[in-house]
Amino acid sequence: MSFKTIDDIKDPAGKRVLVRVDLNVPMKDGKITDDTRIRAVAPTIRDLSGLGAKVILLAHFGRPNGEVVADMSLAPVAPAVAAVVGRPVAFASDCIGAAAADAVAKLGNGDILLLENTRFHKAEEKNGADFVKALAENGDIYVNDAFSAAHRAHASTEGLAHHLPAYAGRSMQAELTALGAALGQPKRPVLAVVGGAKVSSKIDLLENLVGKVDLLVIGGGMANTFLAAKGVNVGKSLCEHDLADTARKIMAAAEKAGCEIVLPVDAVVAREFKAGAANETVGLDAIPADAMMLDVGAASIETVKTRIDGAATLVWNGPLGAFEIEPFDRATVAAARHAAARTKDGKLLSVAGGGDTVAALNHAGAAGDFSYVSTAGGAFLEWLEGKELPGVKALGA
Ligand SMILES: Nc1ncnc2c1ncn2[C@@H]1O[C@H](COP(=O)(O)OP(=O)(O)O)[C@@H](O)[C@H]1O
Ligand SMILES: O=C(OP(=O)(O)O)[C@H](O)COP(=O)(O)O
Repeated sequence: MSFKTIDDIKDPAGKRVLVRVDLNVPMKDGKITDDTRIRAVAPTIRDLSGLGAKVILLAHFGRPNGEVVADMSLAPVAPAVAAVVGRPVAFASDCIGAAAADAVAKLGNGDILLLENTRFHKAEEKNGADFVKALAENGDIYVNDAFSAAHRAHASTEGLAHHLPAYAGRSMQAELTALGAALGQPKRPVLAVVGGAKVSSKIDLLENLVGKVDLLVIGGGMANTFLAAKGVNVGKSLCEHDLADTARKIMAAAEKAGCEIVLPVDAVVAREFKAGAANETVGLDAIPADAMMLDVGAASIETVKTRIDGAATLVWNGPLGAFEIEPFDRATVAAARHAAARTKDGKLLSVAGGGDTVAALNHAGAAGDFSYVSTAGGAFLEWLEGKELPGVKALGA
């Protein structure tokens, strides 16, 4: 796929450039805990600002479902972007309408403005034509630098590309090039590790993924849905019981494709979701009805390590447990360090991605030793499946 990049923009000085970035960063108590995604888009912001463009950032945060949700405001993210970029970043309380137009009108050449969460409007996820037009009113040019949101055909990730001259940002370009280089022709066996919490939005893509990889290790919240589908009593664990049929369909597809699915054999359970909560490791037949599985257990960790030892290529999205809260970070940290060590020894090509997965690798001190770390989780997995990502396709020249 060929597309124009920001080097192709003619006379950018003074132009209003709407830049779609992914600022969906991990946050705790209003503080950003991992700024990888901000650092990833900084080159695009700096370059456009340096060329004298008026840089207007569009982004989503969380899943507010079209409502204005105070703790999903991007307001606290503006100073974090300013700190990384090294230039002031103004903020507007809406991404369309008077608030946005007034803030855009105040911009001088090279200035940077962040608009409020696009998902505060229902029409963003519906890619509504009127909403796309309302966004486009504030721009002369559109740049998409959000590879990690490119699997969404939303107004700010896809629709705008059809209304304004569209270009790929530096991070979008770099991600596609790096993933192609690392995984274009992966050395087998290929091991995929999938965990995390976004079960309903990621489970469907596992059906195709099992046709592409040799082995699929499932952990984290994702594993609970599979275990429940196999009849395990998962207590109060994060689990989408209504996706049991989907899980069974994926297990059948994997068997047909010759892809082995490896599920946890034990779990660390607790009754509270907080640091230092009383916890114990139990077998799958002993999960208390009032407890949650918050990490995979010691025996499962050993299995994951052994599977990593047997792989030539590792692709990983989604932590194996609730790694933000100790001690439920053990499996994720152990697997990350093990994969990093194998990579350092030249025995493994390792690619990991996802907002929280990157934060987990940083927490484990392992990110630097992975072959490649992508900002993208779901988008990376869809790219791996061979799917055309709507946000990338719309940039096609
Ligand atoms: N067993 C579990 N129970 C509850 N939450 C979990 C569990 N395992 C992982 N998680 C949560 O999954 C989240 C990350 O999932 P996800 O958003 O899918 O990953 P990514 O952002 O890397 O794509 C983390 O916040 C982590 O706490
Ligand atoms: O965090 C993101 O994806 P990820 O959890 O797959 O890494 C992106 O910002 C997309 O968010 P979404 O899955 O709510 O569309």
